Amino acid sequence: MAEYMRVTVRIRPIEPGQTPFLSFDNATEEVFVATGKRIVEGCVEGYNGTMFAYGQTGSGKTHTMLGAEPIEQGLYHEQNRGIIPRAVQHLFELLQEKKSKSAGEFNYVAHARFVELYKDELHDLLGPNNQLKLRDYGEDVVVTGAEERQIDCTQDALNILKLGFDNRKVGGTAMNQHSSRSHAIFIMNIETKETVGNFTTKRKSQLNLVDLAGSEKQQSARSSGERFKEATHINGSLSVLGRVIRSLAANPSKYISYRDSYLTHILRNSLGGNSRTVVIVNVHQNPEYASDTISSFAFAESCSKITNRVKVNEDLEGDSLTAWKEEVKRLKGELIAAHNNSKLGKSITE
Ligand SMILES: Nc1ncnc2c1ncn2[C@@H]1O[C@H](COP(=O)(O)OP(=O)(O)OP(=O)(O)O)[C@@H](O)[C@H]1O
Repeated sequence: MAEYMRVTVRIRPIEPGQTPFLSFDNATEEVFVATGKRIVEGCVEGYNGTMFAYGQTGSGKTHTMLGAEPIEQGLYHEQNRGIIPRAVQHLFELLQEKKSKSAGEFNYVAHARFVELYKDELHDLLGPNNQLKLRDYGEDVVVTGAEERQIDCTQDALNILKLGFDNRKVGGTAMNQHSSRSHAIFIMNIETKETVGNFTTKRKSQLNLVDLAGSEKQQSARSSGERFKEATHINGSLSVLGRVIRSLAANPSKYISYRDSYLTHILRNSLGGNSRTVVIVNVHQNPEYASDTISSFAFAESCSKITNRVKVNEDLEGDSLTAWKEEVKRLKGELIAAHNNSKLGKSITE
């Protein structure tokens, strides 16, 4: 099924506390309800999902994805939570609800990995390995070498997020005291198994929750030394992302060079592939950054033209396939009988 990538724009107030467009306390909840909820609901039904925040440095990506600072506020205080903690909470609520309402037996297992792309290298945010690799398995791209943790409930996920965000590279620039110096990617793999009578359905999905580092102009961020080197890598990977997005928007059937950066390689399925994807474009309200805002809007426009090829990742186990086939045959029989009895007289072929 072809499905457009969805785009939402969030405007940061000039100074935190000013609320000219929306109540900023409610904005994260509004963004989540408008975009993220559907992605998470899809994951429970076996659809891959991705949410990522894009925008210039200091525009509010981490505020949107993680929540208010400090980390404890953003994760553990419901009102201040960002998209990522809201998504994991909603996910576990849905899984629990499905378990309690299932007409048969419903079980799930979820695992998480949390990695960052720092200066063009993939680092594990949950373990010591700084030499992670990407492997292609068909259309899926898997990060190998990263610690994988089982998560049983929202609290487990929040603790893992806390550990990862504590380990993430952050540094001060003239534009942002706590500027992210890496792209952070929280990856959850969800597997469900439901048995009702003779039918067993297994589903699996991947949920990618991404807080990108922001594009940075040296003259505004006044970065030098290590900060400047980091900014060069950040800008480089974001420019590959922009190129991939523009290519997909212009002509998706042409060869797309995902492998030009780890960032686009790891997100390959999310960009034009088998995933429901939402992009939250953060912009600064300050007129000083008008040219960055215009280029972020151009990025948003290209994203909105991209269609992904979304499909449910489902397996019918053992006898289930035979049982489903018999069920389809029986229903077709009923349909034919119903039509034959109706006055329309239309014929149906098996
Ligand atoms: N919607 C908002 N309401 C109130 N404060 C905000 C909002 N968005 C961002 N801020 C504040 O602005 C500052 C910069 O935000 P944040 O760190 O999220 O930006 P960023 O886009 O992630 O930057 P970078 O790319 O440098 O990491 C933070 O102090 C944050 O708390």
